[in-house]
Amino acid sequence: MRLLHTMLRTGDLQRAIDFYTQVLGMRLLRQKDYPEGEFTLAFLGYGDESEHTVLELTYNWGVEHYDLGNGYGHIAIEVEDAQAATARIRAQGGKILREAGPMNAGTTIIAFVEDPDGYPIELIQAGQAIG
Ligand SMILES: C[C@@H](O)C(=O)SC[C@H](NC(=O)CC[C@H](N)C(=O)O)C(=O)NCC(=O)O
Ligand code: NI
Repeated sequence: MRLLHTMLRTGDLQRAIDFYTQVLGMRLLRQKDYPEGEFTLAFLGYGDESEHTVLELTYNWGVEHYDLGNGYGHIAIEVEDAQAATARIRAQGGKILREAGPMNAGTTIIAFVEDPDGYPIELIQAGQAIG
């Protein structure tokens, strides 16, 4: 078995696709409309689904907002330099939730940004022992 994808519901599919491709550097792998269900799925990631765990965006036609609740935590993305990544994302108009620095009660350098639907995304600096 392997982890295939994480699914997030979005209120604006193109806005979300633009964020994950233009700001976070993912590639749009495939997209499909399901007229009978009145929804569209888009899969994005850093490599083909045959070898990479990817993000599935679900757009329910006409649904613009979701209550994210208090159970969602984050999706984590590896970056070379968390400080540089947050500076670039901010320059592109992205919202930084938490500046780069050691994690709570630990040493791993992390940062948090917010996607257009309000989902927190964690940036973890590469080359560190997680701790
Ligand atoms: C392709 C595979 O990765 C899927 O996740 S399709 C699962 C399917 N999704 C939907 O129906 C999306 C629209 C739906 N209104 C939603 O917001 O989830 C599905 O079966 N979803 C769960 C379900 O029980 O319907
Ligand atoms: Ni799915």
